Order: sequence, then structure tokens, then C-alpha cells
Amino acid sequence: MTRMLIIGPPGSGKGTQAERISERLGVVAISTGDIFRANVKGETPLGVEAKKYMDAGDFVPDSVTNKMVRDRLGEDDVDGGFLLDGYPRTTAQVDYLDGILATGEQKLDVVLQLTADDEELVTRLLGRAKETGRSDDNEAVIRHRLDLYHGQTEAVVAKYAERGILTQVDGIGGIDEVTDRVMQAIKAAQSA
Ligand SMILES: Nc1ncnc2c1ncn2[C@@H]1O[C@H](COP(=O)(O)OP(=O)(O)O)[C@@H](O)[C@H]1O
Ligand SMILES: [Mg+2]
Repeated sequence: MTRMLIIGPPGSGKGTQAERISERLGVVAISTGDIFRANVKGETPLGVEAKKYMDAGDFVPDSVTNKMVRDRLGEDDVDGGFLLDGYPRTTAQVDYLDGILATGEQKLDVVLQLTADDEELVTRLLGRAKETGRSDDNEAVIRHRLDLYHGQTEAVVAKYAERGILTQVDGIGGIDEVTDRVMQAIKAAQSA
């Protein structure tokens, strides 16, 4: 049973690595970005609300995101553990997640931070824009998302560092190479 978070700036490879960790550890990967995008695509009320923020590279309001995550974490497939990708991104979300977990007397085992410098991230995301056409992958919006990461999500990372459960992994390199680093880091954290 593993309960984990993967945190990193946009373009750091969270989604790619989360999928691999999920397969290897047999835990369900939950990406708030993917859930929002599925709702945008399906034109649900949640999607219609979220789209306004996502297209601008802004965070969807905490009240909306928190409720969505609470509902998702209540589903049956989460019983064997989870890996959250893209949440929490604000310190208010950290507090909210603490509340959800405390209710079930659960605790986080590992928080992984994937690191990469801004120029590498912008290059990657502009490349991804050509392939996937994600509506928030244009340079101005990418820079804004990076600003929010530095301005808000780094404070989230600091909180977990204070708790002694943060593990940093260098996200620069080939996908397999990064996966090897990630799996080693998880092992080391779990035996610590
Ligand atoms: N925890 C969250 N809080 C607020 N907004 C979120 C959260 N997770 C995802 N979003 C919204 O979805 C968008 C895309 O998220 P995501 O796919 O995780 O992007 P990336 O991994 O490129 O940073 C974000 O820019 C934001 O608008
Ligand atoms: Mg992602």
C-alpha cells in the first residue's frame, strides 16, 4: 500500500512518470489535469467552469478542485493506494488533503518532486503543443503556469520538506533514465 504525490513544474514529466509508477506499484494514478480535461471534452458543468481557468493557465479555484479530489479519493479503486499528480498545488489544497486523509486515518508515504529548469520546460512544452495541441501550451500561458508554480506550488513542496517526506528527482534526461531515478527514490524513501 503506497500513498504518494508527484509534484513538479508544467512539462517536468509528471504524467509520464506517474503512469509508469502506477503500473509498477499497482496504485491508481489520479491526475487532476486529466480529470479536468476529460470534463472539458465532455462539456460537463465542471468542465465548462474549469476551462476558463485552464486556458489562461490559472489554477481552477480551490473550492472546485478540492471537492473533485475528495470525491475521486472516495472511490473503491483507491483502496490499494494512490499516486496524485497535479494536486496539491496550493498550501490551501495541502490543508484540505490533510483533512481528507486524517478522516480515514491515512498518511502519505512519499512526496516526489520532479525538477527541471524553466528554459528546458518551455522548450518541451512548445514541442508538446505541436503534437497534442493542448490549449494551454502556448508561450505566454506556459510562462504564466511556471510563475504560478514558483509563486505557489514551491510553498507546497516546502511544507512536505519540513515534514521530512520529500524526495527530489532530477527530471532532466531520457524518460527511462528518469523512471529509474524515480523508482530508486521511492524505494529509498520507503525503506528509510
Ligand atoms: N490542483 C489543481 N488546482 C488548481 N488547478 C488545477 C489543479 N490541477 C490541475 N489544474 C488545472 O489544470 C491545468 C492543467 O493541469 P496539468 O495537466 O496538471 O498541467 P501541467 O502538468 O502541465 O502543469 C492547470 O493549469 C490548472 O488550470
Ligand atoms: Mg500533466
